[in-house]
Amino acid sequence: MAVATEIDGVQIPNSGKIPMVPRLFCAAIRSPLSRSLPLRLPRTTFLSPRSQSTMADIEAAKRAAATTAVANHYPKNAQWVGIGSGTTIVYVVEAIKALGVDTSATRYVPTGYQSRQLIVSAGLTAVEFDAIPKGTVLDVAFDGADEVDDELNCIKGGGACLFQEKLVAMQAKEFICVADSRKLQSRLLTNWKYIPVEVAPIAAYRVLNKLVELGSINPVIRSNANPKEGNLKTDQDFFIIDAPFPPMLIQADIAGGLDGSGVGGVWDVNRLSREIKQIAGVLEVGIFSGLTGPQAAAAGGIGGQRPVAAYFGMPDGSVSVRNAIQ
Ligand SMILES: O=C[C@H](O)[C@H](O)[C@H](O)COP(=O)(O)O
Repeated sequence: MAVATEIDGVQIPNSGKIPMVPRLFCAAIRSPLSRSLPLRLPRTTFLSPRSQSTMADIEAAKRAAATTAVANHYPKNAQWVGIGSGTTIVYVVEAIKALGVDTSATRYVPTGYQSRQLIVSAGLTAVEFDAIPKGTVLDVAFDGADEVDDELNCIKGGGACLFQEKLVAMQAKEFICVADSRKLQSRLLTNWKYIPVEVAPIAAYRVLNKLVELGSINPVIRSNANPKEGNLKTDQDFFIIDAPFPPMLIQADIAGGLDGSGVGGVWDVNRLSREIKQIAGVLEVGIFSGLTGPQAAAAGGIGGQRPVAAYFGMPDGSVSVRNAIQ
């Protein structure tokens, strides 16, 4: 599972200009109180003139990454395309439209409420995951991420979408990740501090206890921005638990002799993902790791949850790419 890092600027982590704040979530825009608000900006956010220009830089970086990713991976005569959730995916849809290709025969598979709205408002045809014909394999799935490591493992779910995102990624020939430079790290949980875990509400406290047993430091059930609205609910009407852990190890660390068995809460990415997933009450974990789509196909299956490529818009306007070795 080695990965070639094709980064021109290598390691340009969080520029320090803007903090990585815990976000709200895709489905929050359904709340009547949230409807008049800008998509996924916490209501209390105050933007100084300086931070406004920084926000503009970040949006430009997302757009640049999306444009390049779509140019390189949007298939000719695309039949089925997965569309993820979040703020960066908006630029992927914009880039698909800008290609000027005939999209009338293409079906776009959303990963939640926000994603479906995005597809429909762009004039594209949305087909829900449970309505795609049996045996259909998506040509490609595009999505954002909260953090991406050297081996292209990702953390997702910062906007409370992860379950449908994983289904869609795993139904695609290849998953392409699009992000800005803040997400580019060598290990997960470096700048982004917690793993989102989607849980059945009835099991939430049990899962919290189990996560502490695994070494999570003060996991919490995510609330809506307005505490009066209670716990945030996902598109599945489940809760999200945000579980902080120390930075996670990659395969190269394990091959180099480091211990990823959970001592002191230090885990190898794949192992922690499996441990969390098997807790009763967990629907899905926001770690995307393991096989890529082509690796899964070579093994006789469909879909992998790890991207084959990740595109990062950099502060200097360039786009850096990490490709997984197949
Ligand atoms: O829960 C949301 C999804 O996993 C997003 O893809 C992820 O949070 C990245 O979102 P954004 O593009 O807004 O940074």
